[in-house]
Amino acid sequence: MIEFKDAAVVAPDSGVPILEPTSLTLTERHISIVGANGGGKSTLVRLINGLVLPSEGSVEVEGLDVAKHGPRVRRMVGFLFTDPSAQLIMPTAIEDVMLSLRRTIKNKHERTAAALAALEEFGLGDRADVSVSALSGGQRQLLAMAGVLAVTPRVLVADEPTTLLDLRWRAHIGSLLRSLPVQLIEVTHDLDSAARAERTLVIDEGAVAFDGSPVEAVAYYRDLMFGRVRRDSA
Ligand SMILES: Nc1ncnc2c1ncn2[C@@H]1O[C@H](COP(=O)(O)OP(=O)(O)OP(=O)(O)O)[C@@H](O)[C@H]1O
Repeated sequence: MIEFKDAAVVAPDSGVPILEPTSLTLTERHISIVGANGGGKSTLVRLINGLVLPSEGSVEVEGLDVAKHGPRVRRMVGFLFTDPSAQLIMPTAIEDVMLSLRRTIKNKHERTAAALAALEEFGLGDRADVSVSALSGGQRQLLAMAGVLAVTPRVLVADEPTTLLDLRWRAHIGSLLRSLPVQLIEVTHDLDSAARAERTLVIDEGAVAFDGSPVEAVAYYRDLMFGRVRRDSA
């Protein structure tokens, strides 16, 4: 369970509010988050693993305050960035997955075998020894997923995880993410994907503007966006 208790964020330099005080209890297995660019979606999900800390209030994962127990929370919460380059740090694909597995599999042969299996699952079996910088954008996104999922997190926060993927991999990864035994919190601009969740949050201007069923949330979001376009062009 993830709990936001009046969690607010202000910009560190200017003090400008980025996220209004927000209280949420997130228990559903798949929650999608949609909203306009710059609305505060990434800020909200980054609070879940302490990449951003609340300026006020708190966020708890399984009863642990993220601000006080960052490393323990991060072992439970996998995070997928929109830009996979932000999380790929080793020279080759297999080394990157092996780095993820360093705590869970101590034996090097077993770790290598597990890393190769993870790469195979994401279609990268023949890219194991290729330099990460030589992979395509989509391959890098798949590699980041292989690394994060290899350690079987309890919660997976995915910030636009399929943006760089082609149609085939987008469908495959979408259904894979939904089938995993993890709580999935997915930020997405793909409204079909958003609609497959159990619950959807619409984030707008630094606040939760709608929280409810995906069908109603997507309809609310469309109205919000098209109403705004009409207002802006009037
Ligand atoms: N560290 C920071 N300092 C100042 N402003 C920030 C900081 N982090 C985020 N912001 C601002 O807060 C707002 C919300 O950003 P955020 O990345 O959370 O939005 P988003 O909904 O994820 O957007 P997008 O859909 O474009 O990725 C933006 O206007 C952004 O510029």
